Amino acid sequence: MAVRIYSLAKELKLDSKELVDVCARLGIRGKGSALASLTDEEVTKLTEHFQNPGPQSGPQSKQSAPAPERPKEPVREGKMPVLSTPRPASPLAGLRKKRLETAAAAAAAEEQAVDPSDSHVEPAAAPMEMSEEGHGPLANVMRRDDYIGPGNVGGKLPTIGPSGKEKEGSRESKPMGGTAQRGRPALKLAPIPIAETPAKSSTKKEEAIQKPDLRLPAEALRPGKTSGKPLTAHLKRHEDTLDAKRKGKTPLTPLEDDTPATGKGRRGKGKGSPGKDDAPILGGREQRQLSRQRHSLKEREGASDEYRPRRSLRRPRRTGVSTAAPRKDKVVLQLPCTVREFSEAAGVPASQILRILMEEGVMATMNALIDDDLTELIAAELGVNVELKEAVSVEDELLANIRDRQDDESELVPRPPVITFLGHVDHGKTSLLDRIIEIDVVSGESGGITQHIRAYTIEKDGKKISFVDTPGHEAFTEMRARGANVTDIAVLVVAADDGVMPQTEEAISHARAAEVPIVVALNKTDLPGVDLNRVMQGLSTNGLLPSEWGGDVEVVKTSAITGDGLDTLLDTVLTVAELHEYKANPNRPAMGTCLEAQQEAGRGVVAKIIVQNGTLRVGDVIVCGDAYGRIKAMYDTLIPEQRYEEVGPSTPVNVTGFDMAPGAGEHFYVLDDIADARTIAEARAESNRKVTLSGGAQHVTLETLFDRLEGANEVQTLNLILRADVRGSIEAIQKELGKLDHPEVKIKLLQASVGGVTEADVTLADASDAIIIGFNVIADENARNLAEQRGVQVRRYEIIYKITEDIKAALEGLLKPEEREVDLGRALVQQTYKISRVGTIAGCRVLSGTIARNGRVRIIRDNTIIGDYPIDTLKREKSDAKEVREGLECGIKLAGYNDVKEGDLFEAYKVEEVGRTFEESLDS
Ligand SMILES: Nc1nc2c(ncn2[C@@H]2O[C@H](COP(=O)(O)OP(=O)(O)OP(=O)(O)O)[C@@H](O)[C@H]2O)c(=O)[nH]1
Repeated sequence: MAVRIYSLAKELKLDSKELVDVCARLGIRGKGSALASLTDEEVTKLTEHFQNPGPQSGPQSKQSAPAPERPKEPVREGKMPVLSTPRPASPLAGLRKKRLETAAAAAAAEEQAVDPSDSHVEPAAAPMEMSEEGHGPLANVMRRDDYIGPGNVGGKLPTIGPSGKEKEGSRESKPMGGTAQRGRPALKLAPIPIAETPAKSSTKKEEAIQKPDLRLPAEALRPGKTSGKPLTAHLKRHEDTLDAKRKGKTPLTPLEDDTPATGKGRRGKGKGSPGKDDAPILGGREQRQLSRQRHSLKEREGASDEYRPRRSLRRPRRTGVSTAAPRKDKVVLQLPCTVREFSEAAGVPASQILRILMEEGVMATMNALIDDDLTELIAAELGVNVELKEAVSVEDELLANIRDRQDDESELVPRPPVITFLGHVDHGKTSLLDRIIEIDVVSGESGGITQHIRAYTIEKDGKKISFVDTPGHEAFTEMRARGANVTDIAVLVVAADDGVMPQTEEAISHARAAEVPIVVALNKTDLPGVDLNRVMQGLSTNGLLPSEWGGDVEVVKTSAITGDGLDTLLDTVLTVAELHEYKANPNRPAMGTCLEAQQEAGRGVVAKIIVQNGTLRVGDVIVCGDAYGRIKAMYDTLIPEQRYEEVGPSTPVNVTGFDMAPGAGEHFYVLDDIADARTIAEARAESNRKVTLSGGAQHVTLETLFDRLEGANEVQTLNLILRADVRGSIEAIQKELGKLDHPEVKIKLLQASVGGVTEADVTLADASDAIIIGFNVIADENARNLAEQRGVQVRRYEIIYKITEDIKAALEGLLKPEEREVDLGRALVQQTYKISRVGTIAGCRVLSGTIARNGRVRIIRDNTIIGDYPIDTLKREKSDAKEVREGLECGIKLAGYNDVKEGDLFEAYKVEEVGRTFEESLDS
């Protein structure tokens, strides 16, 4: 009956694979796997073979040694992960040569192999070579089966290997121990190829074959918090062993150890088990066992002092190998950061950071946020260089490339200049622009005052010019306050009959601050009796010296009514533009500024924007402030029905498609992805919401003036916007305010005009952190709402001196308080007492006035002031006293001074801060 190989192997207590090999050697073909069936004859043959191996093994081994049949290393079984030395399947040239060299020894080895009592040639050298050189041909030459013999006594080996660890069925452990223990005849089938190796017991031979399979103990491979340590420790031990070996101190490895194998008990097996490199790779328990055994063996055998078993027993020091991230000298951190982030970035234990914080009185946790000061403190304590980076917002991440993109010079082309008309109210800005673009807007304006920003592009001699008309200069100011400077050239409109007015001066300062060239349009020259020289004079005193007076400012005389000088004005503007060579790159996604936006019935949000660089197209994804969307349509700013598909640089255009109205002065950018635009808009909206929740931006008020500006060292400035019923009131108030001029506090009247407080005033006050004063006027509803919304203070007055009185009081609060010394009294030191760990106590009598606990004293000795110290303790009859009056005795301990002597005079005083009045300040 057919018998499967694995069942016969089981019966014979053999490994199936081994039986397969034996079949091959016995010439039983076609039995390549454990599932192969055996005929009765084959079973008999095999059984006989195992019962009487002698006659068959010789010839077989002779053949098998030089020409191994098994081409590759069999796969081992076992649960434990194995680090094994590579065993190439094909023989390599170098070892083939070696094999030939050792062939001569084969016959002798064969003789030895036949004799089961004799220790055959130690085969471990071959695997060792494989291990070290990475070659594996000898694995083909020497099969383990070939060396099975009675000397290969089984049993547990204190090494990592199949004997102790492998599960049932491991073909390497079973035949070694199992067969020998059960008294089966040993097989000596192959000659030993390496004859020069000293003869060892068969146990050694067997173990040496196993050597290339380097199995690590579980703890060496166990993941988790100890991950890495055991392996490192093993490697370290390995190096220790090699070092010691080089020094000739620990010749402990079995192959080098010349101690004869006893072949008895665990020690014998232990000695023969590992190869020379195995020892350092043992697992913790196994190694300890082995080392103990070696130690006792050495003691028994009278080992010399060279033997230091404790060396190999030495446990890896926990501090020897750090698994923490290497400590860095320079750390880049993004604020705010947590203790954990700092720890990870710097490679410093978090506990160390927490300890430092604790020493500073800060009880923190791993996830606690630390501010920049604490970060720097920790870094200083740890000696780490820290570079702090501001947190990168979503916006920064997404817009960085767009915003920071620098256009190549070759990509730039000339663009039209953007001209803004600035000037005092009613000086003719709108009329001039109307005349230039030949439409009549001014007559349609409510009250004749420009209510909205208007922006147009015109063509003059084939050259485009873009104009932005603002209601006064507030929008200009606000846009500039938001960093949105859309203007290339400012045209300052000055009425010839009025001359330079407060708003004119403001406009000049705004244009200067924006660093844009100024062209003056001296308007209303058609009016009779105007004194142009007076206006020129006014301009000169404000730093604008006309070119006809030898200065560098072009002053063009114009009349919006007659149209005189308008061509000259445009020519001048174009010349200035040419000089400045304004350029842009039309071949990039558009970016620019929103001038204004509003909700329109039927069209949704309509935003007036000006493209400053790139080209804007219908369908572009756009984000502007906390609004975003996709451009649905673009319309001309002058002809609403005129639509555009795309607009280039310096072009103002009305667009639809925003989800909500963006704020005036907000920058817009074109993005690739609508999701990115939404992310940015939402992040901004959230940020705005937080600002609103936190009370919003707080502007200055007369009440908070002192608090806001206290501590600042520079000259303080109070910005005011004045609205009055009549011009006469304005002049009277200006005169009164002029009297409050002071070197430490300046009053700056940003705007003084007739009429009620408007939204424009509030906007200007918001942008310039000013207080609005309304004299005999009130703020309209919109202005009031806006002022409330933006936290701008609007104060109403009906009496001029009340204005100056309030402002004076606010300014006095602004003035730095004066420090004055107030003499308290004098005391004579009559006696001194030295108290250890306390210091010197001066027993005094108060000669005049009082001595106060919170005061200071000057120490006078021989009419000379020798020191000035605060009083630490003041006692009267052993109890603490706040003050001690004249004639009484007291004990005084000075803070920081103990060298008090009898006869010293204490002059007590205290420092008081005295708020100065305006007049006193002026007097001083
Ligand atoms: N005679 C004369 N009147 C002018 C001239 N320019 C403007 N005006 C008149 O001055 C008044 C104010 O003109 P606007 O163009 O509204 O002045 P503005 O500077 O734009 O005023 P706001 O829009 O309030 O800033 C209007 O009645 C114009 O008709 C001019 O050159 N000559």
